[in-house]
Amino acid sequence: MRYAQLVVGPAGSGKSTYCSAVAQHALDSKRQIDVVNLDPAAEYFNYQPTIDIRDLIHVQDTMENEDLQFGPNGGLIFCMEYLLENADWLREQLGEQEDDYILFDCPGQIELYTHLKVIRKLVNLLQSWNFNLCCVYLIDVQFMTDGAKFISGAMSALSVMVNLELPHLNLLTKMDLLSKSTKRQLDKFLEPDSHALLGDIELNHSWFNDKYKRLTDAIGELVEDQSLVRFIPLNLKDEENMADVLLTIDNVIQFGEDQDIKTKDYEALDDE
Ligand SMILES: Nc1nc2c(ncn2[C@@H]2O[C@H](COP(=O)(O)OP(=O)(O)OP(=O)(O)O)[C@@H](O)[C@H]2O)c(=O)[nH]1
Ligand SMILES: [Mg+2]
Repeated sequence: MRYAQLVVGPAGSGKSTYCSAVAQHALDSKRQIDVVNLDPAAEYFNYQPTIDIRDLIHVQDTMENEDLQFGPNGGLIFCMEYLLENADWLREQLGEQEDDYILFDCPGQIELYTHLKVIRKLVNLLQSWNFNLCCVYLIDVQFMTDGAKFISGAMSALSVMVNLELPHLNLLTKMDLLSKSTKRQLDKFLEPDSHALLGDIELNHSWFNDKYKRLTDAIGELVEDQSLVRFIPLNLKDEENMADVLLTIDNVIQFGEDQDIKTKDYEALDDE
């Protein structure tokens, strides 16, 4: 088995920073976690990728090519499809090392995760190459600090969950930027409680707003009752928090469980 996190989320939500921090954190605790850059438009990131999609194709290639002439968004989708068509390249680069643990730093175009199938197809491939995968959806906490924003963020997370069909974790990034009072406000939302969420949304009475409020009420209740989406705060400056988040993800992708089973097998043999 091999293990991987598919690190996805909106543009600028902190994916590359997260990958670099997790790889460093792992190194500090004598573990090896590698980062693969899957963003063909990446200009800067603060880690040394073991594999870089830009060695295969760069978004600039698709924009400058006379026949293609894509803009940045279409170009990016073209690159991801090109990667799938050249899956052998990726397979070769990944090798076949057992117990590898990889972070896939994905592009920040949200349609890739909510609507399009190209990442879903990539997931299928990785799974067929023995990767135990988990989707780590990053969202900037500043877009989650009032009721309406929180519901909208929860809905975007839900679309990604439904589209990718992977074990899924939502992380709230940039926690270090929140003021104490905003943090308190956020705490109310983190224990899903539609009343806390909805009490926050104030609307003038009108035909549309009454209908809109009923819809929002229903969505809020659904999120609460079904515990559909949960968000875990991530603070890269807090080592303990980092360790907790990593442990949670390890459990989801069953990293380390194999070792337990092996030891248990030996114990069982000893007893005989
Ligand atoms: N204060 C703070 N800033 C952060 C944190 N994570 C990311 N940033 C900043 O947010 C900006 C975007 O971070 P990136 O890691 O490049 O985000 P990304 O999701 O990879 O962006 P794209 O690849 O363009 O979609 C950078 O300026 C980071 O320094 C964080 O935890 N705290
Ligand atoms: Mg990035």
